[in-house]
Amino acid sequence: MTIETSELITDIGELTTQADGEPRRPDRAVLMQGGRIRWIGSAANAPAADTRVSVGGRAVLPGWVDSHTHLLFAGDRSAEFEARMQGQPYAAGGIRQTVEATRAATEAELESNLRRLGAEALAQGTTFLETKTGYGLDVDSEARTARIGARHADVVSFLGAHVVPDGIDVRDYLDLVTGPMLTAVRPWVSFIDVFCENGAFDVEQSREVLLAGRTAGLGLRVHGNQLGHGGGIALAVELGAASVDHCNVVSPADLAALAASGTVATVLPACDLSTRQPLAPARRLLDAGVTVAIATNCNPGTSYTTSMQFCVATAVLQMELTVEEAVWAATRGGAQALQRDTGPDAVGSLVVGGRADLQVLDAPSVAHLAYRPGVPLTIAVWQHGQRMPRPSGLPGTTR
Ligand SMILES: N=CN[C@@H](CCC(=O)O)C(=O)O
Ligand SMILES: [Zn+2]
Repeated sequence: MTIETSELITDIGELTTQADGEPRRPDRAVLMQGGRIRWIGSAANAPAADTRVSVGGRAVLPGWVDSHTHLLFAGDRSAEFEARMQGQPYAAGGIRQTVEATRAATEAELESNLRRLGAEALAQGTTFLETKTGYGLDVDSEARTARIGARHADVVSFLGAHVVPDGIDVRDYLDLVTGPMLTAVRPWVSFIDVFCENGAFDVEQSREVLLAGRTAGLGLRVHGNQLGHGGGIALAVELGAASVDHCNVVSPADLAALAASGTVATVLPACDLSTRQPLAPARRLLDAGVTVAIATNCNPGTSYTTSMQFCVATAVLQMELTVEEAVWAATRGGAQALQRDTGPDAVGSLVVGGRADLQVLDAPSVAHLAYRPGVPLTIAVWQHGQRMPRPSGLPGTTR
């Protein structure tokens, strides 16, 4: 539902628009109507509006664009996490445990989990969300999760090529993914994704999956170079993928190829911490001229967080990004990774005529996102120009 009456957000202490070349500015106001931004300017010159909301000198910025999550799952892998914290390495095999739980779950359970995590993300400022299939891994289960995903996420990616499930040979599984499974999910997905890594799919297998997706009219994304030099970055660049995600292990050749391409490198700081991997070299990527996005990779195995703020803070504190670089990567960078940063439905920036997706921080500046790590700073969110209610709290809580 869009709001037809006009609403002015005023007394903005610091406005980050992410419009090309626009710096953070003090004393701003933003007028919204019909789900879109109608005017941005000095608070002193603000036009009349049906309603006015003073944010009392706080910082306002675009809502986060979380371009990489896996929210279509059931079950819990906290035991695997605890084992990792006792020194066990991460291996792709844990995915099969979630596959078993996801197949056994009802549609209502899967949908309720997705809604719960989506609401958690929204309350923390995420106004645009990608999610993936990849825990069904048979035709009906992948189609079911794709369908549920399309009801609640903004973008759904098909990740049938996550791992080869038990009980099927890899050749037969590839035929399924690139044939009946792709056909079954096609109405609900806009990208195809593949886990190109030792223990998952090699480069040739990944290429076959991506090319089948392209033939079906899907955009391409790749999980690449997370655990080793699996060739995912080179393949993503070769095929003109929208993004290659993880990028922990980056060779000089990968760096040069990425820098010369239009492929976004998406780093996943919470995943790196939760798997005790060396952090992705985001600083090196940026210095080489690569476009970098930041996402949560929220999933039950390697990164069970919906907090983009945590990822931004980690990118600043541990990956050596500046605050502005990290905030850009988590807004416009994410939009670019999803090929949604231009045109009338662009997200990740605040521009006149564009979508009114924004968040207010309980802080005077975006610097506080990293300066106050661990403190949830988002206190209000507008999505499509509509103010989002705060979550109601624990199940059973009444107000
Ligand atoms: N790396 C591949 N897939 C997920 C992990 C999924 C899992 O372990 O359940 C990821 O992006 O980290
Ligand atoms: Zn992932």
